[in-house]
Order: sequence, then structure tokens, then C-alpha cells
Amino acid sequence: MAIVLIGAPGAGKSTVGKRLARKLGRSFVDVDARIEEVIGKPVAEIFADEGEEHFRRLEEEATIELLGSHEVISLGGGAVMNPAIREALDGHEVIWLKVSIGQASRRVGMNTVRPLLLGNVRGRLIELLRERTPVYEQLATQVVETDGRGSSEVADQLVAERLPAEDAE
Ligand SMILES: Nc1ncnc2c1ncn2[C@@H]1O[C@H](COP(=O)(O)OP(=O)(O)OP(=O)(O)O)[C@@H](O)[C@H]1O
Ligand SMILES: O=C(O)C1=C[C@@H](O)[C@@H](O)[C@H](O)C1
Ligand SMILES: [Mg+2]
Repeated sequence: MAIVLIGAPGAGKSTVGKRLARKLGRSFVDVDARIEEVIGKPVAEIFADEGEEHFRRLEEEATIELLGSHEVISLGGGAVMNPAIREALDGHEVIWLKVSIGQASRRVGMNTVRPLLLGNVRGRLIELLRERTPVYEQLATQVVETDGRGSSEVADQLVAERLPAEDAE
């Protein structure tokens, strides 16, 4: 069973995922980073050159494959909107990193390389989260609030909350 991090752009999936894996001594993979490595260019360029639909196919393939082979996995922010990915998450530990619009906007910054946020970071985040929040909520087996807390603190809380369950296995 993998530990899967979901949440909005800027929630901290990549940052917290890496820290959590290090703390637990487990292997880590960030799906966006893996796609960039395999394709040989940044996600923003894949969007620009091949389009979002193409990226979503790459994302589906990479996510489903990595779910079977890695221990801590940071998903792309929009991955949970794909029904095949949602189905593949069944049985895994799914951690939702919650973040407010204000905090997420500040974290991703105005010079975002995130293609879906270009133009109006705050406005786009509001739209995306209106659609995605119920899905994050439905999939999550654990929820952690990240506003006003550093990524290390968030990872520490996740470790503390997980260990009793692990010991019981
Ligand atoms: N809890 C936190 N507190 C403050 N800053 C944070 C926190 N978590 C992440 N950050 C910072 O916010 C930025 C975005 O974090 P990160 O890239 O991990 O988000 P993400 O969820 O992976 O986003 P995306 O879906 O776009 O990949 C980074 O600069 C990171 O250092
Ligand atoms: O929120 C999204 O839909 C995305 C988030 C990023 O992680 C990347 O997967 C890509 O930029 C799309
Ligand atoms: Mg990320």
C-alpha cells in the first residue's frame, strides 16, 4: 500500500512528500517530476506543445504505474479528476494536504510555471478548487491542514499520526 499525497497546486505535495518519505525511510516519487524526466521537458512545455489532453494521458499512465512500485507518491494537482486514477487509489493511504486559496496563491507565486494557473493565479485556483475540493474530500483517508505551518511541521504531524496504525499492522 502506497502513501499518496493529494491536494491543490501549492498544497505542498512535492515538498511534504519528499520530507515524509525521508522521515519514514521510504522511497519517494513525484508524478509531475517523473513525467518531466521521461518526456524530457517541463510540464508547462508539455501543456504548451502537446496540450492538456496529452498531458492527462501521460499522467494517467505514470500515476497508475508508480502506484504499484513506490511507497510515497505525490500526485499532480489535477490527477484526482481522472476516474481511472481515482479507481487506482482504492486501497491506498490517501493524504489530503489542505490549503486555503490565499495561502496557495502566495506559495505558488505570481511567476508560476504551473500552466493551469497562468494569467490569474487566484481566480484559477478558486475555479479549480470549487471543482476539486469535494473530490479530495471523498478520496482522503487522512486530512492535514497546512495553512500557517511549515512543510516540516506538516510532515512531522503525518508521521506522528501514522505510526500507531503502522505498529498495529
Ligand atoms: N506547509 C508549507 N508552508 C509554507 N510553504 C510551503 C509549504 N508546503 C510547501 N510550501 C512551498 O510552497 C511551494 C509549493 O509547494 P509544492 O511545490 O510542494 O506544492 P505542490 O502541492 O507540489 O504543487 P503542484 O500541484 O503545483 O505540484 C514551494 O515553494 C514550497 O516550498
Ligand atoms: O492542478 C493541475 O491540474 C496540475 C497541477 C500540477 O501538479 C501538474 O500536474 C499540472 O500543472 C496540472
Ligand atoms: Mg508538485
